Amino acid sequence: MYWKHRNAKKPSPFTEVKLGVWRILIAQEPGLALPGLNWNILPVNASVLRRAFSDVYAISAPLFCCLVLINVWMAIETPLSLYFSSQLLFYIEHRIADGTASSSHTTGLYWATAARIACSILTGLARWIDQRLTIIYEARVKYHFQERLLEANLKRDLPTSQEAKAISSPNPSAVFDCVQHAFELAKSSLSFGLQLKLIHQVLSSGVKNAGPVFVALCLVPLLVPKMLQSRLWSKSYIIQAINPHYVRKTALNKLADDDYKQEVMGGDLSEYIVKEYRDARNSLGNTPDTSPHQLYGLSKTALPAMGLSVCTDLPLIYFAGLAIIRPAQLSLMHIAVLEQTSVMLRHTFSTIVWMSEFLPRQVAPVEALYRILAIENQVKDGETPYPAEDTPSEAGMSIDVRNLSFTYPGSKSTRDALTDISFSIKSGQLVVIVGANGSGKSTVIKLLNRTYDPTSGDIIVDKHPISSYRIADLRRATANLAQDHHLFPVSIAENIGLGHPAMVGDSERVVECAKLAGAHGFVEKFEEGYKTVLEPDSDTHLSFGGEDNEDLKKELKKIERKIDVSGGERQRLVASRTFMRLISKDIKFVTVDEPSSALDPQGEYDLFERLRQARQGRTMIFVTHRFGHLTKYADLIICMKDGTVVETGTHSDLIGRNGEYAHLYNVQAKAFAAESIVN
Ligand SMILES: Nc1ncnc2c1ncn2[C@@H]1O[C@H](COP(=O)(O)OP(=O)(O)OP(=O)(O)O)[C@@H](O)[C@H]1O
Repeated sequence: MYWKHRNAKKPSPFTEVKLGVWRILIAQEPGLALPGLNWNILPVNASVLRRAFSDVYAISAPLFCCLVLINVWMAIETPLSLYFSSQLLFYIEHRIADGTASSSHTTGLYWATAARIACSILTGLARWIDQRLTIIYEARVKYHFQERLLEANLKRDLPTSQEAKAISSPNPSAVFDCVQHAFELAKSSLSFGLQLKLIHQVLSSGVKNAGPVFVALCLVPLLVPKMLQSRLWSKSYIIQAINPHYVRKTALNKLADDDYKQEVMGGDLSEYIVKEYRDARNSLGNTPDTSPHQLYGLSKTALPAMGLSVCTDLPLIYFAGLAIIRPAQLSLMHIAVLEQTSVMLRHTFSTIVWMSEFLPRQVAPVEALYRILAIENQVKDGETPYPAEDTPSEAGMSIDVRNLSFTYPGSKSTRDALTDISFSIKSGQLVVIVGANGSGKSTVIKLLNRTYDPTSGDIIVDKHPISSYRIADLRRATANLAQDHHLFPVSIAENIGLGHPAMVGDSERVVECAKLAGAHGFVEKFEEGYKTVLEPDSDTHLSFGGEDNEDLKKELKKIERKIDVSGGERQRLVASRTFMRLISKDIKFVTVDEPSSALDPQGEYDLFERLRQARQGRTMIFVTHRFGHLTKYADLIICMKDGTVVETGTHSDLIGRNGEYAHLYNVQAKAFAAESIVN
């Protein structure tokens, strides 16, 4: 059941372990591996830790100083309390021995009692402050990094964003967690040192040279299991279920899920599934599927467990020995204090070990966060403002595309998305791009909007390469209505108004734009009208225990109830935002990429008509599959096929040429003709 296997031929970066139904691949991490022992101390990236500290300090120096003071107090508090306890016990013991009320030890007893109580009061106060301060400070640091991440994410272009997402998902709480963890480690280490000093002091007042032996005996039960026992959680690993019977059993079990209900019930598969499940279970026999963490720590014999139990008693056994050999040097005070100290010492030491093992893992997400914040955009910004000094004063952009080729980053396709395409669009032209699915229409729009940079070739906008302009200026001069439309989790009014952020609060304009896109009718019917939030970002949770409470469940449903709209209505709302954007006089270029797939024919006709009318001299490109009135109005039709431009011209030119465009047009015309015959 348990065996380890190392690849002898080629050094592998993993150690493979097979346990029960599992295969575990454990990464061999850098760090100080103590030979023959299971204690691998990972290195900490000190520069990241330093940066985290300096960022947390910069967010609030007073809170940082308070945190330092509290931690210093917490570190001193344990040994100090133990010290006052020892004093208290010392005076109690002597008063009992004196047996009179007027003992000379009375004053000392009062002082020691007062000091012990003061210590406890201060500790309670420090804990109370610490809890409140941590909540406030933690939130401030988290909000700071959330904001930096938001800014960085918003500025990031699409290809960089996709790549960043693949690297890791940054945790804005990581920085504070890491700093707090480092504080804990420093606090425990200081406390540990002071406790050792106390033990030395207490013991040297009684048994000579007993201090180091006693400390060693306290630490043995902590160090031995640490070094001998195998623990999986402290390692980096992959766990994979490899037992075929277990894998089949799990798959068959899943077939009871709602997702498969229709097929399972429709196909009368229940009996077959239960029989197969039983077979898989029988074949599995006694092979355990217990947590691999549990299996990994299992020892083959009972000896280590028995030895460890005895180790825990070592300090007590040592006292028994001392009591036999040097009974005169020991007092009850010594025994009581050392018993208490040994418990605290063990606790502090195990905290140090745990914290130092875990610190590198706390620093790693901080490193990832800083890396994500520092990622530079792949689409490089230009320096020329747009419009430039020599940009013509016309209302529309002129665009020249020369020998453009493009492959999507990471694409596995053997064909380029675009291959050597060229065309020219004059200022103010209405252009329609047509072509079959996957012919590259949307890709052209993405390159003209600088969502991506071409692999080769040039795009010239108003006499200059598109890459030479400032991206923010180009975006300000462009309006896009895309096919993969999204509504924001804010009110409908804001959703529309954000087309032109400077006028987001102008409700008259918002309603006007909603009317233009045909959205006003259904928005009016909502209880809250334009204030309705369609996709609220609700952070509501039901507790584990609440799962059984019907009232809570009903309330949750009420809270989470969403107002939804149809696909077509959604498209109308997004189109309203574009109309709002068209109000801006800065807009010189409009792209409309199939925004009407869910619209009814009348809705589509109206949308295209109104967009055309809102053009007012701007250059406008439509991507569409529908060969309606739009292509007839077009100044230029670009017909694409398999990533190339096969034809360009006006509707009558292209029909006359009887090529790809005429073919696509006739297919649609025939379908409509057939439909009307059937009808
Ligand atoms: N993000 C992407 N990553 C990799 N390949 C992509 C990506 N987006 C599109 N492609 C590929 O690029 C080619 C052109 O796609 P594009 O979306 O431009 O076609 P289209 O003409 O707009 O198609 P449709 O009419 O279906 O919208 C296709 O082969 C497509 O599979």
